Amino acid sequence: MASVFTAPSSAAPYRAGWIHYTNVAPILDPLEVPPGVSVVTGVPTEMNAALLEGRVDIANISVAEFIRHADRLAALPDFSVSVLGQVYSVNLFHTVPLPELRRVALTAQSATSVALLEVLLREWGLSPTLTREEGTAQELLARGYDGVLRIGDSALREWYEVVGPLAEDASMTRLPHQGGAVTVTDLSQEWYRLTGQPFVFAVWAYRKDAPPPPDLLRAMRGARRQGLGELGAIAGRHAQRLELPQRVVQHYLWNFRYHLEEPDRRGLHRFADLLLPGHAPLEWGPQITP
Ligand SMILES: C=C(O[C@@H]1C=C(C(=O)O)C=C[C@H]1O)C(=O)O
Repeated sequence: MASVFTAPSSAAPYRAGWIHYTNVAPILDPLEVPPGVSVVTGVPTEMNAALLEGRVDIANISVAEFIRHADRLAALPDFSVSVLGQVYSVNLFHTVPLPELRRVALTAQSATSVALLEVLLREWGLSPTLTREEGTAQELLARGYDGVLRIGDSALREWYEVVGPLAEDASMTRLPHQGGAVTVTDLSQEWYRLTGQPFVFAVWAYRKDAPPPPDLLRAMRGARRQGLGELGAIAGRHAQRLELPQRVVQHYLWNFRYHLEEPDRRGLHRFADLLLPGHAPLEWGPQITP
């Protein structure tokens, strides 16, 4: 992809791109965007392209694109969308055992999860055909695919359609991943089983020549503090919109790691080395004290 970076002029707003999945609600819902910052929202592949083509200056992009363009991008040192173990929203829905996969449909919204699936398939010694095609897991399985990769809010809802409804007292740490003829393989859990490490799906990346203003960082850090303090209320609002039980969405959000701590960075570097051996050094922006 040809990528032309245009540094913002001093008069122009600093442009932020937000992937508007529920998994970033604890950061973005409470965020009061500071003056001089504009915001657009979209799915990962749209925000990845917007940053790489210079249409936004910072975005929570797919970590796979951050790795591929580490020569021109840096990332905030303390923000991530990471998980240790199950994530519930990066799912391979399949009707045959994994070794019998032949045709897999891939959502067009993803970059990192597709790359993670490719790494896992290589580690498992499997090589099904991978085809980008949009549609729900049920629709695409009915169209003859034996595996479907779905991410984000759609994947969470479709996982619950397969395994739900869950009893009120269902343990949130041993949620099912099977329903009828469909098995849901959680790619973050498979990464953990392979490496014992967290998986970083997204980082907040920006062009090295256009770092974010300190006000935006301070606002983001404050919003995350507030959002993590009111996870139940945030989960309740999004549960209504997603038509899922509040306790399921609350567990889903509680399960994320948003601070890019050392375990997350180790997992990220492990993935980068598997995805793109010899990649440019990954660069983290300045610690801006709030
Ligand atoms: C955890 C998730 O990870 C997302 C997956 C992405 C990708 O596959 O490119 C990008 C942003 C992440 O928020 C999710 O989709 O639910």
